[in-house]
Amino acid sequence: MMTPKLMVTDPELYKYILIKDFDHFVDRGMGELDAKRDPIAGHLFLSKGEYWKRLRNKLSPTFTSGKIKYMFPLIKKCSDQLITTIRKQIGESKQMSLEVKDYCARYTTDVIGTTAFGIEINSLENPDSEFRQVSLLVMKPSVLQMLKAVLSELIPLIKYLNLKIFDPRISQFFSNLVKTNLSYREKNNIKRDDFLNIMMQLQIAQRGKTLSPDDVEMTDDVITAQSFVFFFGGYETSSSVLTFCLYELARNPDIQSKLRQEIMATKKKEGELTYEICHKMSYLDKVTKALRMYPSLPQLDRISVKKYKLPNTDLTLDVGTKISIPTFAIHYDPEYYPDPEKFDPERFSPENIESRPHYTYLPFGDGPRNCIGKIL
Ligand code: HEM
Repeated sequence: MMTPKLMVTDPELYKYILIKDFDHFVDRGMGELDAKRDPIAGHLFLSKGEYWKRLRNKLSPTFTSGKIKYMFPLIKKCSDQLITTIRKQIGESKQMSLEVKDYCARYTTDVIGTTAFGIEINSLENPDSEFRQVSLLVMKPSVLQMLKAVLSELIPLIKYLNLKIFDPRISQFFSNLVKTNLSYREKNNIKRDDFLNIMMQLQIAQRGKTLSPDDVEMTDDVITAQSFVFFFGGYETSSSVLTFCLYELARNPDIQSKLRQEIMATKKKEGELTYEICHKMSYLDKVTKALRMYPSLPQLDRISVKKYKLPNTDLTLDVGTKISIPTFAIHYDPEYYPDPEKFDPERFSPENIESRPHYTYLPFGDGPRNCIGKIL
């Protein structure tokens, strides 16, 4: 019932597992969810083997900088709302304590609502919106849901029981949301620069055509599952990274002031901030990389799908060997990051990056199965 897991601590080996010999480690080996029973489980993160490959190929063009830059105004609108809400809250006093994590979570909910589901939630103004309530259900599953998830991990045969891992209210909510939105948009010929529109265009392009064997049919359920994973994969990760960033900037006023200067100087020179201009700010880039201290996933998971001899070792992995790459431990290893508890953007100057071994910075994973949302 309990399968052992190999923890690989030598970054030299990561290039083989994550990239070079990736065809041996295509899957994460997590859970036994069945998309037929739980349609929102049919998403990229949990998909396996050939189906994963086809789905990833289908979705990858959605995440190009060309497409993302059109979503930037939607994200900027949420940022402007965040500023307005905070200003209103603070009022004339100029001094008060705010629950920053809550603001970041509400902001991220709004960003994902508008980019993945095409709806303006405005949970900044209305923290009790239905979307936010369902998001909390996803993030804080009941004991029963957690038990089902653990059992499905430990006992693969559980797939033969009709067990739904996700609370049915979650599946129902996201499914209604996506289906209503898709049909409304098509009927009214509405085009919006968001993920839902891109997936809807893929769906429309398939109509009346015979699909090639390496294509994935973009049914409403497939689109719902992907919208759900964009929410699930993007919400907690982005809101915690944002919260930790603000925390470190508050603890390090000199870094905060340097970053502010860069942003102000860039705005003065370039005018309104755009996706491209944000990517030109080198200090901002170093500050966000310094968030290595707070990786969203403490480890990367893979499972061997073919027998494999680990290079430079005597170890041969049987099919089905679970592997863990301990991101958190690598990011805190003093050999790669001396004084690891220190928040120091200069660690990510080009010279310092060059001086470290490869694969010692993995907040988004690496290789063909890395984070598809990394480009955001
Ligand atoms: C700061 C923000 C984020 C962090 C730190 C993060 C981190 C990660 C990590 C570590 C993985 C696993 C990679 C691996 O196994 O090699 C992952 C996978 C994934 N992420 Fe993210 N993520 C973030 C934002 C997002 C966003 C905004 C989206 C979608 C809009 C997203 C969608 C996904 C998906 C779909 C996968 C599964 C990819 C696959 O299996 O092919 N993530 N993410």
